[in-house]
Amino acid sequence: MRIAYTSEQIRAAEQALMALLPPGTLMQRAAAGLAAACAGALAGRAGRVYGSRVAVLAGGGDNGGDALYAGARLARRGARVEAVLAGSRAHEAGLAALREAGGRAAPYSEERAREALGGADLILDGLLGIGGSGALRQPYADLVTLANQAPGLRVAVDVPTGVASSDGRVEGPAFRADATVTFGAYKTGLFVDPGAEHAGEVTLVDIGLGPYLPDPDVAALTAADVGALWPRPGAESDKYRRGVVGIAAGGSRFTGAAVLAVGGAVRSGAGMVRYAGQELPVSAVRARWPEAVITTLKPGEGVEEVGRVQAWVLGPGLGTDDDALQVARSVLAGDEPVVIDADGLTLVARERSLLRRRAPVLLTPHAGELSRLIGAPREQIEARRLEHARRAASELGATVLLKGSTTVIAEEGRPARVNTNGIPWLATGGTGDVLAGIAGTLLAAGLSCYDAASCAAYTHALAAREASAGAPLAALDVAESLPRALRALLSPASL
Ligand SMILES: NC(=O)C1=CN([C@@H]2O[C@H](COP(=O)(O)OP(=O)(O)OC[C@H]3O[C@@H](n4cnc5c(N)ncnc54)[C@H](O)[C@@H]3O)[C@@H](O)[C@H]2O)[C@@H](O)CC1
Ligand SMILES: [K+]
Repeated sequence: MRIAYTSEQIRAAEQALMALLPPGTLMQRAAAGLAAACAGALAGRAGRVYGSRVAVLAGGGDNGGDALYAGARLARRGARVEAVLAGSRAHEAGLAALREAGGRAAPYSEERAREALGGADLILDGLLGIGGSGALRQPYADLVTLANQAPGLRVAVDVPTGVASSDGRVEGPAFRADATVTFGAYKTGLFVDPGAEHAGEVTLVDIGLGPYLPDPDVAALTAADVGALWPRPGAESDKYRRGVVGIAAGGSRFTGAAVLAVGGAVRSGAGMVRYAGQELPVSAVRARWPEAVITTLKPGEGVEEVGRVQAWVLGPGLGTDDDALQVARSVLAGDEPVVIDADGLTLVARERSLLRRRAPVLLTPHAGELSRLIGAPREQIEARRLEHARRAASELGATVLLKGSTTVIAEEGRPARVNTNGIPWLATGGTGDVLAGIAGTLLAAGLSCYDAASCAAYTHALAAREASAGAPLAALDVAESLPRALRALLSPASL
């Protein structure tokens, strides 16, 4: 499990540790790790450290100190280091170390910045770290914009400048890093978009904070975590014990959604899938998934006559008319856990009382659907994903999986989980239906909404990677790639 913290949590831990150590120890640990990572990157890019050019962008705080000390270490190895000092003051000891090692430094001017950045093999962003807040002031904003246009490799120190380290918010220009070297612990803003997409590949440098850190703010499951949580059939298992998932999806307009949701459930290993829908989607499901046990619903009928299930998936392509509402009411009146997706979310947004039930509910909205559920503007949700997913979980009394380039899973009283292994090709019609099917299978097998949502998001993204291999994908490809993705997760030797 990769875990992350807010800046307040990190600061508290740093203070506790610093009190026990000689002054400056932590910064030296940070700078040593940073310089080693930069040397590795330079060796990879320019073939060597000696003679390569490094531009250090240094702010007035300790983030600038880290960058200047790391610059000094690189200068001692023969790099030509030029620092642009952006603050009204600079970290004095770091600046002295850089100069002593043969590096150069001068206050910001646009001309100087262009010169230093233009020829740099590597750009070190030490403008702001966990002390940054709000939109960047000048000259930080201009400097970040110039750096983003420069051809060198961009490495952020601790967090990319302009990204809020506690939640990944970005207001205005922000450094677009190829790599971020972060100290002591991951910061939440490195896991959650838009911050995550500014961070590039994140490396953690251990500075000894571990024992002083509290419970994490967010967590991201790894392949091993998902493999350990994934339900496996035992010798005694039969299809009922493995979990029967009911799918109430598809209508006369969207027959494909039913096929995709059933596909997600079948391919992720449901003991049995019961599909309930009207005639048109029934024939589509029957043609594609002979494994599904079908109940054809007449207009106005609910799911009361469908046999026993352990969990439901409600909503993909269901429509929002009276027939759909009747189906939703009948599913939610039962005692089984329910994944509510797509049109199901529109229906419960209209009739909130449907969410008043004892059994668990997992809501899987994208930002637009969440906007209808909690009445917050979509742009605000996209800018502050974590905050809104948490708010929705608390207001709606449900587990919320907010879809997006980083998927956020929120449940009251637990650290939010994030899934960071999605790929942009996943943003195509129908992939959400497959995700709902996977989550339904996991709920039916007995996982909690929290674990089912996190494992489904991870596996869905992994299957998308398998399906895409760098090319566009179709939603059904994701369902069809699930067995390959699961093979890798469930038998780690093949990873
Ligand atoms: N505290 C510690 O023990 C350690 C701290 N380290 C480094 O110290 C950093 C934190 O240092 P600081 O607390 O000095 O904070 P920063 O260096 O992140 O930034 C503080 C400065 O930025 C200014 N600022 C804030 N928001 C701004 C904005 N929007 N536009 C322009 N200027 C803005 C503030 O006025 C302040 O002068 C960490 O991110 C890390 O890089 C590391 O050396 C490891 C050890
Ligand atoms: K930075």
